[in-house]
Amino acid sequence: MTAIVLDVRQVHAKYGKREVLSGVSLQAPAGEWFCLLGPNGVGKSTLLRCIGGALAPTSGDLLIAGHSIIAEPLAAKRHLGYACAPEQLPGLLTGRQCLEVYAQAKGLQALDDAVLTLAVELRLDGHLDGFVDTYSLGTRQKLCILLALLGEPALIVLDEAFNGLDPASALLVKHHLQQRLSGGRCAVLLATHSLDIVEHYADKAALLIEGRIVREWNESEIAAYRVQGDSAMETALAAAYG
Ligand SMILES: Nc1ncnc2c1ncn2[C@@H]1O[C@H](COP(=O)(O)OP(=O)(O)OP(=O)(O)O)[C@@H](O)[C@H]1O
Repeated sequence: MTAIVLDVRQVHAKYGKREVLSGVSLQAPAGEWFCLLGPNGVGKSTLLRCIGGALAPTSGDLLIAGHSIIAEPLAAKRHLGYACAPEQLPGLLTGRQCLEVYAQAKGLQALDDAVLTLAVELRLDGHLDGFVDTYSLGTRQKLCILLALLGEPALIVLDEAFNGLDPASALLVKHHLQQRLSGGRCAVLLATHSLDIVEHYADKAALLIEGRIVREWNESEIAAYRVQGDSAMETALAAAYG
């Protein structure tokens, strides 16, 4: 049986008195690319923040590789690769220093060869000794993705991580993720509005509306949208958004 890498159980979360997540449950096994969809402001990033331990849910639990991010945060985070938002990178560090700090925090002896190879493929290597606050948006985004890939995490969490990437770089990252997924080395959770990525890469997609998952699509349902063409998934989602 394939191991469940992400198990979100009945999560409720609030900002102040306002409940944003009202009982979200989802699971992702190793090898699965899971896309989280939903209208603006519905709580996708909030759910990702709960998964990353940045926001404590008011109830429910979130397990990463079997470890609760609430009860065992260090054990859970050892299995998590979380791509922070580009604006959250420390501007006064170089890209290489960011990678080294992350690697140390993850207890790695050295930067992963696979991550350094991807940095070269993405043409980030020439920027690694420059300060992050001199980077373009796409260059920051690349660094965020590389940070999430360090240390062979069982769960890779990406929040709109393809925004700002040029098409060639986006393709390299997608292929890199597919390689990891095909070996069953991880699961990928991507919050996105990009239906093109969903149609071509997702094994599963879920729609978050009013704090709950209201619809899930499996691989064959997603493939059917792809075959139908004519923006079939876009039309279905627009109808679901209401
Ligand atoms: N730190 C915060 N304090 C108070 N409210 C917040 C905070 N962060 C987000 N919110 C609110 O919570 C709701 C969900 O926000 P969230 O960023 O999770 O949505 P989202 O689905 O990721 O949106 P988008 O698709 O636009 O990125 C929104 O109404 C937002 O204004």
